[in-house]
Amino acid sequence: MFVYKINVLQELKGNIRVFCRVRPLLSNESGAVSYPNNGENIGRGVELMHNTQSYSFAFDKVFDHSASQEDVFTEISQLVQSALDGYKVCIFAYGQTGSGKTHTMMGNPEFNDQKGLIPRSLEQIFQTSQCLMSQGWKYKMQASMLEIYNETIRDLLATSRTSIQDGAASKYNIKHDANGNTQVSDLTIVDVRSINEVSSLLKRAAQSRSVGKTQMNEESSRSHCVFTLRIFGVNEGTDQQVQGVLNLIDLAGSERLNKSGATGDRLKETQAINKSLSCLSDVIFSIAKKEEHIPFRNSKLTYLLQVTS
Ligand SMILES: Nc1ncnc2c1ncn2[C@@H]1O[C@H](COP(=O)(O)OP(=O)(O)OP(=O)(O)O)[C@@H](O)[C@H]1O
Repeated sequence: MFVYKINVLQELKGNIRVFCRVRPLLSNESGAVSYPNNGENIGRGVELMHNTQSYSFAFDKVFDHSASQEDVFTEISQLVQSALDGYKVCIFAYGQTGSGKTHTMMGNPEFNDQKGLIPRSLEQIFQTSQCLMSQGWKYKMQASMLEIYNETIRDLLATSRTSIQDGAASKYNIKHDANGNTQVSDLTIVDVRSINEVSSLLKRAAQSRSVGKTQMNEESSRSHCVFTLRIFGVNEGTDQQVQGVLNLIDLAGSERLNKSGATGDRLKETQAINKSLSCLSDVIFSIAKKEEHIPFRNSKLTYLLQVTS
């Protein structure tokens, strides 16, 4: 999982952070994972055994297989708060198909302990914005949700089936306006005023995702799914204004081409995924190295997430 954000306080910890979540083994899997219990990598290291060889990795934090959805959310909840304070926050789930990206990002919103980062983040945003009303703050929230499949955008909140089908070629152009806001032409933007409205929105998106899957003979793991919440805040007492963005992204599975053995359409899909994931890594490295030119334009995903202000 990558976390990218801009915030003075958080800059002390680093603008980009990488966490690793290890999911429990499924019944048909075997493997040996251990965690260092001494030295500097306690809480941030993971060791894998493969063919009698041991491989060590270190991250900003490691969540072991027993970590709950709440444990993971607790770690990122400050970042969610930053979006309410007017910052642009991006959280990505990255990993192979079946590694637990959708479980971590969405989970099962119907059950309290299984809710993922998206429903938990929204709950926190609504609760905190209610509390801030007593200090004169009024917020307007707008949500959108889209999929990027083979470099083509699909609107997951479109209400009619036709618009989902038609969503391929000419629609959904990405533009950045002079104020640094990103717009996607024809994309459904929904004003959300309560957590109940958000819940039905998430259900609608899940349904569109599965309709799209059947129509295009595609699995969810072959597309990037981007949930965006734009937050506009005004303080009537002090005239302060904030505009924050929270992007929560479930990336396409990161299988290697030679491992997946793909041919035909699957090969094309895998190549598109690999290209866009490598464009994303180029952007993240350029930002980390504070380079002057950040290659946002090289893929739909990075262009969509471009920070222009
Ligand atoms: N931390 C976890 N605890 C328990 N079960 C988990 C955990 N993470 C994932 N799983 C289970 O593992 C399976 C695969 O997870 P998931 O669908 O989230 O993977 P994914 O990376 O999103 O895959 P895809 O790329 O195909 O979308 C699911 O059955 C999910 O419920």
